Amino acid sequence: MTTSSAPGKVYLFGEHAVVYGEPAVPCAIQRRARVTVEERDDDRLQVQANDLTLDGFTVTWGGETNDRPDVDVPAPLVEAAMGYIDGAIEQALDAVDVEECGFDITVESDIPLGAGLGSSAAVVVAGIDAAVRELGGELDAQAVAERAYEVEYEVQSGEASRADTFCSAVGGAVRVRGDDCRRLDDVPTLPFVVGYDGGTGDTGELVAGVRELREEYDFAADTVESIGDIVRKGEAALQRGDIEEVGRLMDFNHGLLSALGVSARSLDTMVWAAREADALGAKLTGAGGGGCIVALDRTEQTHTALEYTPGCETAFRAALDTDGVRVEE
Ligand SMILES: Nc1ncnc2c1ncn2[C@@H]1O[C@H](COP(=O)(O)OP(=O)(O)O)[C@@H](O)[C@H]1O
Ligand SMILES: C[C@@](O)(CCOP(=O)(O)O)CC(=O)O
Ligand SMILES: [Mg+2]
Repeated sequence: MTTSSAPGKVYLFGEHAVVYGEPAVPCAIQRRARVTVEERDDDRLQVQANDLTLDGFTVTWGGETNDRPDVDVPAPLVEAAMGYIDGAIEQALDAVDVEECGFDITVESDIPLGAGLGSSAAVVVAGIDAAVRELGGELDAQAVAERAYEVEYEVQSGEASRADTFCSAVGGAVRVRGDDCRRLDDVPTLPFVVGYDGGTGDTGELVAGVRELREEYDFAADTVESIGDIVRKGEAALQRGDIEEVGRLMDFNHGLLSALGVSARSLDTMVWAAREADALGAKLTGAGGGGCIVALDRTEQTHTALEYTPGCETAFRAALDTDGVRVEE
């Protein structure tokens, strides 16, 4: 039996635009998905996902039939989750050159799902790592990242960047542009506050929406490029340790994401609450449509303001996680 864990992330800058070759800077946060893998005697996968819904679900997959889960979970949710887990196992078998093998798999996570904190990437990264180790192999974090990207690419219907999966695999603050992925060293302390509306956005759908807008309107293509400019300025500010400028650029980034149609009333409301509480900056994180915003604030003001903001279900501080994927004893 092997357990690996991997962190979720917030985007300081650059989600969506990163899909079109602009740079992005995601940062791993101290909220993890843990995947436990145990080899079975047959070639089936039994998955227990305790935190996928309030009740969690258990499903046995593969072989002749796919069982229905033991609780009433919407079919698309189960299929998506099985897509990620199936993909992770397939990558692990390929990595160690084993043709078929069944596993009992347990997924536990304290990353809200579908909310822009990269729960999908964390589950896939931890899943690949655990399954490879269970079969006696070992991959370095970069190799896990590349294989996890293949899975996200497939499940998100051919539209994904390497940002989430690389960040979750290596940890820390990273910079991703196309297949050029690197860790950023010596970043200043980033006082993240996350606001969560309790909802979700469909990553695949939101990414497809931006693609359509970009094809139809020049302004949208220009907006994607402008996000790239903000990211480059943001990186320079980070390197100088100029957090005030980082915050200002996050505000601009949120405005441009709104123009691309991926914000939501709840996200805008939380962003404004953070701004009015004198946050250094605030923006939605991840695909958008619902889910989380990330703000920078050294004081408790934004945290407190978000807790009293209608539409914000929970707010929490999130510290940078310098660890990426790791095996859990
Ligand atoms: N705890 C979990 N157990 C099983 N599957 C999960 C879990 N967390 C996330 N997932 C999978 O990841 C999907 C959410 O991914 P996505 O829409 O990309 O949003 P995000 O990555 O921002 O959380 C879920 O619908 C599910 O398929
Ligand atoms: C919108 C996008 O840039 C980030 C999606 O992040 P998340 O799955 O919502 O955490 C898509 C991608 O990079 O694959
Ligand atoms: Mg995701």
